[in-house]
Amino acid sequence: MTRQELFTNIKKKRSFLCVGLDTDITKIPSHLHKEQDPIFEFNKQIIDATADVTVAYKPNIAFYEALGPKGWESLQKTLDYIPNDIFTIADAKRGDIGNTSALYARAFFEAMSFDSITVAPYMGRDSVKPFLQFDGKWVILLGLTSNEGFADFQNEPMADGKKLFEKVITTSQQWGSADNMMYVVGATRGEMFKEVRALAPEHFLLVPGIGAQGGDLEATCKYGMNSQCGLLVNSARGIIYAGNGVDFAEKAKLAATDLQQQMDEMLEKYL
Ligand SMILES: O=C(O)c1cc(=O)[nH]c(=O)n1[C@@H]1O[C@H](COP(=O)(O)O)[C@@H](O)[C@H]1O
Repeated sequence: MTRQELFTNIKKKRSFLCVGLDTDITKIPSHLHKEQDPIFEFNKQIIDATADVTVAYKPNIAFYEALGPKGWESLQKTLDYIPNDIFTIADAKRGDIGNTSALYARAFFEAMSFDSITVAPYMGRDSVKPFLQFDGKWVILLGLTSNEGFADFQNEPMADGKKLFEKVITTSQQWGSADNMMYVVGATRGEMFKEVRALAPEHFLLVPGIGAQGGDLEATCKYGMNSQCGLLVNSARGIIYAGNGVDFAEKAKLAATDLQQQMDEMLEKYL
C-alpha cells in the first residue's frame, strides 16, 4: 500500500486508528475456548466489529509465537481475514546481520504477506536495508518508544550533542524514504513529537501507547500531525479487551468508535 492510499483511507474513514491484535489466550472470553481455533475466532470477531473505523491492524507477533506452530497458523488465518484495503503491520521488532534480516523480511513479506514490519535500528544500516528491498512494503523503525526504558538509550545525548533517537531518525533517511519507512513514536512522548517532526516532517509515525499506557491523543495530534495526517495511532488492550463476555466484540466496537470520533475531531482541528 502506498502513502497516498493510506492517506486516502484515513480521509475516507475519518480515522487513523490501528487496532493492535495482541490476542492473549489467557485473556479472551471463556466461551471461545470451545472453538477449534479460539485466537482466530476472537480476531475474526474483533475485525468484523472494527474494520469500518480502522485503517491498520497490528498483530504483535509475540502473542502468536508464544503458542508455537498453532499460533503461527492463527496469525496466518488472521492476516488472510483482514480486508485488502487495510494496512497490516507485523509487530515483530526484528533486525540482525544482513543475510538474517533478509530472511526475516522474506518471512513477513513473502511467506506471510504483511504490508510492513517493525524493526529495531540498533544494529545499523545492513540490518535495516534488507527489509527495504521489497516493492510496496514498509519498515517501521523504532524511534522514540512509549515505555519508561526509552530514557536509557534513545534519549541520551551522543558525543555531538544529538540524542540517539535523533541520530536514528536522521541517519535512517539515507536508507529509505517517507514512501517506505515510518517511525515508532510513543503516544506517551507528548511535546517530543515536535523534535521528531523537525527531523521527519513527511514520514508516517506509528504511535502506540493510547489506552492502557495512558498516552495523550491530543498532544500526539497537536505536535505530530502533518499535511497527510502522518499518524497511525495504535490501541490494543483498550479496544480488544474492552469487554470479556459474549458481547466482547460489541464492546470493542464501542471503544474503537469512540477513538475514531476523537480522531475525526483531531483531523478537523489539526489537518
Ligand atoms: O512497536 C510497537 O508497536 C510498540 C512500540 C512502543 O514503543 N510501545 C509499544 O507499546 N509498542 C507495541 O504497541 C502495543 C501496545 O499495546 P497496548 O498498550 O495494549 O495498546 C504492544 O503490541 C506493544 O508491543
